[in-house]
Amino acid sequence: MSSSTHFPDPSSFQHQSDEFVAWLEANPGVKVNPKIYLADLRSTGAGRGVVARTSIPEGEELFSIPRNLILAVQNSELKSLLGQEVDTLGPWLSLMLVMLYEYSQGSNSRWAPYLRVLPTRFDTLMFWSPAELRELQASAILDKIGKQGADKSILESIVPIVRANPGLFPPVSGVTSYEGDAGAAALLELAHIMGSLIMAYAFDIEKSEHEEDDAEDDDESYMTDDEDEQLPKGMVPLADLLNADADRNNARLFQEEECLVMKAIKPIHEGEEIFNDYGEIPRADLLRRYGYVTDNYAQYDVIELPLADICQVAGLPNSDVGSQPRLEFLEENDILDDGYVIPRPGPNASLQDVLPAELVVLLTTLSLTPEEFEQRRSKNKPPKPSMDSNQASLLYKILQIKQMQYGSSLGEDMQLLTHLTPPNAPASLDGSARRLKMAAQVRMGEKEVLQTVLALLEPLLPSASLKRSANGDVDSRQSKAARV
Ligand SMILES: C[S@@+](CC[C@H](N)C(=O)[O-])C[C@H]1O[C@@H](n2cnc3c(N)ncnc32)[C@H](O)[C@@H]1O
Repeated sequence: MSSSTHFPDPSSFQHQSDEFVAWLEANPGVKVNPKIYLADLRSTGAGRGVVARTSIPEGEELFSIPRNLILAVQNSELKSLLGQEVDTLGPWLSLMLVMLYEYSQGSNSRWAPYLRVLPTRFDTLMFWSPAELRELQASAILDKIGKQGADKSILESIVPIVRANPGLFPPVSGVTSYEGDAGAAALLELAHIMGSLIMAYAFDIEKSEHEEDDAEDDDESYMTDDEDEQLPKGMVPLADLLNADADRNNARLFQEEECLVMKAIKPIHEGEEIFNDYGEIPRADLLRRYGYVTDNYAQYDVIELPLADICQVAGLPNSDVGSQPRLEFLEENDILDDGYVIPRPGPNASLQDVLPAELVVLLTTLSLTPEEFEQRRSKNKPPKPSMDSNQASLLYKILQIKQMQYGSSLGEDMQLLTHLTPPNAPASLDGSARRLKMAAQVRMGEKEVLQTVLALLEPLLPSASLKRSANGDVDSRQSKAARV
């Protein structure tokens, strides 16, 4: 969420918005529907956002931005000034370098009024202190922040280029030069601001048809299987000032030949905010990438079980594929993963709906007796993904251990949330309280998933079956396996 503290010079917030819109509309080819306006949503913790002035029918164009106005490698003069290929840095680092260049030009940048409305402080996990990160407890998101990797890439790829071209990158962060440790630290901080903007604001820019035609002549060896990774990234003014909402998403960006066009995908009522969509992402990822959480992404919360944790509970000495025949067997059959994601079960969901088939096969393989395993291996026949009491017991134990790794109970988290947001608290919390609250929301979501999956497993446990039989209640689940 974005409040005043995230923006440079918050006292000029409205003035900067007005200047940005005036600049935008003065650019040839830009069209902005008079039915929308750029709103100040800081009181709800959402920074700027786009709101409908009057009702808008489905399919109507909200705005259109020409491709040459996108802040991207191909549109910045840096490409010709630098004397070396910027694109070879890859989509992330090349845009980071271009943004560093444009930001360093101050008012001389073509995108100056746009850069002035972008935040310079973030609540994304990259910026959390170790104590704040500990509030996420056992969340697997902690392994995905990638701060060290990002630091390394910036220091190895960006810093040398900036230092070699001081005329193109005049220092702007209160230092007189980017040389030495202090200079490197200032540049690293600035580069992380640009990286965070790219993460939360940039779009993957699809090629226009004539660019596609040119690309066909390229050497195929540069192409990779993962096309998305190869798409250049770009900052699309105005399109990236839309907030996002999982349930109220009512607009989408269409990448056309000459322009990128935002259109209403639903009828929008007067006064309604216009929302983009970030896709079905769990709140842990929402926090990591966008620095905010809202409850309507709770439906996408997940828990993640690393292979190593599963192996440990199953009694394997380690999870090294080369030294563990059961893992090797699954690997050879292409059904072994590094970790397994279990989504939040919906109201009527069954285990079959939520457990990945690969996880069930792993649990089954780990539960086989040595003879059963040898038999399967000799026939090269991995087990079918069906759950019986053995696998259920193993998974139950794995989930209970995971549950214990979180340092607090759901009840304690609930109390903390109530304490952080008493009835009259402002809708937007600032600073550390905001981060504490978001961490509590994320870990609570994961604990709820754990609790629900544990409850779904209970009827399959041997003790539950025995108890039912003793009560005279014939339980067919004891003999029947649940096919996943
Ligand atoms: C693409 S920008 C949207 C414009 C942004 N609000 C601003 O003022 O610059 C994405 C950022 O907006 C904020 N955001 C997006 N959707 C939000 C929402 N539904 N509620 C609160 N903040 C939101 C988050 O800080 C996110 O990183």
